[in-house]
Amino acid sequence: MPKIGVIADDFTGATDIATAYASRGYRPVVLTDPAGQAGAGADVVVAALKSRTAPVEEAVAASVTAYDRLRAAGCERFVFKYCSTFDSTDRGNIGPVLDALADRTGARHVVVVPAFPANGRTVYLGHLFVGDQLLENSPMRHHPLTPMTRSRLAEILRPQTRYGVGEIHLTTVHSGRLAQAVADAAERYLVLDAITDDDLAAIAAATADDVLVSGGAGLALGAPTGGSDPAQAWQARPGRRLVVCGSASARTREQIAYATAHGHPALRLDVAGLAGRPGEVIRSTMDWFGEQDPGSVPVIYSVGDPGDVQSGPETAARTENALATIVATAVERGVTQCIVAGGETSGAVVGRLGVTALRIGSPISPGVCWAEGTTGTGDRVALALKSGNFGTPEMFATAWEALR
Ligand SMILES: Nc1ncnc2c1ncn2[C@@H]1O[C@H](COP(=O)(O)OP(=O)(O)O)[C@@H](O)[C@H]1O
Ligand SMILES: O=C(O)[C@@H](O)C(=O)COP(=O)(O)O
Repeated sequence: MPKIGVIADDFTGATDIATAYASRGYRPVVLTDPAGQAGAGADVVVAALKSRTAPVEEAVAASVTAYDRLRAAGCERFVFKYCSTFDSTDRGNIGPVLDALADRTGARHVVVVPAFPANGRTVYLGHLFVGDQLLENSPMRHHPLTPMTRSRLAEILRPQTRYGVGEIHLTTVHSGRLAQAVADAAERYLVLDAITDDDLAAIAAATADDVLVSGGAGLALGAPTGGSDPAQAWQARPGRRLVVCGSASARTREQIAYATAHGHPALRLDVAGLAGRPGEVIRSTMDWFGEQDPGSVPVIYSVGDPGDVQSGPETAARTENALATIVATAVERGVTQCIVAGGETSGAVVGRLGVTALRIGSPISPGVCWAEGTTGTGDRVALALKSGNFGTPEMFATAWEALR
């Protein structure tokens, strides 16, 4: 089977698609250092980028560099992994990165498949649904960086790309002649309907020879089985546990509320205070952490309810930086197992820890798994990088069981 290279536009997305490949019997590795070398022994190499909300030129350059490295490492088929809720703005970055990768690979057609039915993301008649809501009516409407106010994927993608965008609807996906429909299409990008895992399998079969496909982790869930043992190959180091949330999503807020109601010590980061006195805010947060029972699972979060989201161009970056510093300091003080909620937040945390590669471990829930990395100072740490929208409400209390 040809080695697969995945270019993931954020870190939670990288572990999301890696755990999907692992569940299908592949041996994935996630590379988190853009300058690092591709992992030996893996049949799926996932390059985790922090390009989803980066300036367009930076996102394109990082994606093309990642593609070139994956190719040099022997990858022959490529997946551009973006969010199952198509997180982007009119400028990008999905369209510009797709354009660059499609040009680089020479792909005549590239399918666009964000559907992930196990997490409620389905595409019907070209419209993306989140559960029973159109994307534009879902909580993604209020995302701090990529508010999604439309639902028809072709309409969202068109302003972002130089190429044509068409749709292939469910009747054709079910018809047994999907590959032909893709080959015959006039447009370069084709939004495909998919509402079940069987639809994803039909799409995977029809695109098996395509050099480039794009979408969410559902692309991997439909892949033919790989034949490797999915058992976790590493043991988590004992030590303190911590949950850090930089996500403002409805699901993360539900998880924080559940943890708080069930006796977890919880602290809301003073996001406003980070503007003028970041050192003081971080110090007092770490003092609070130090006061907690070492056997407890403290939760540090930046948004408890939607009103906590602060405007201002630097706020998001400042919050990511502060949470990254908090995790790095906590690891120095004995934390060995940590859940991080939020894709951008996860990118900042992993970067600050100096972790360059992640080994995939036990699954926690659809799209979320444990992964192990080694920090810049040589400490092994177990991380669950959780998409803001994923995981069960009780996950901050129960995810640790999957580590045993
Ligand atoms: N209180 C806040 N005000 C403004 N921005 C915030 C606040 N808390 C977190 N953020 C920022 O919002 C963004 C959330 O994105 P991300 O971490 O990717 O979460 P998600 O997975 O839900 O998209 C991050 O850049 C984070 O720093
Ligand atoms: O496809 C998905 O929904 C996730 O893998 C994803 O991309 C996560 O993004 P965040 O919600 O920003 O963490």
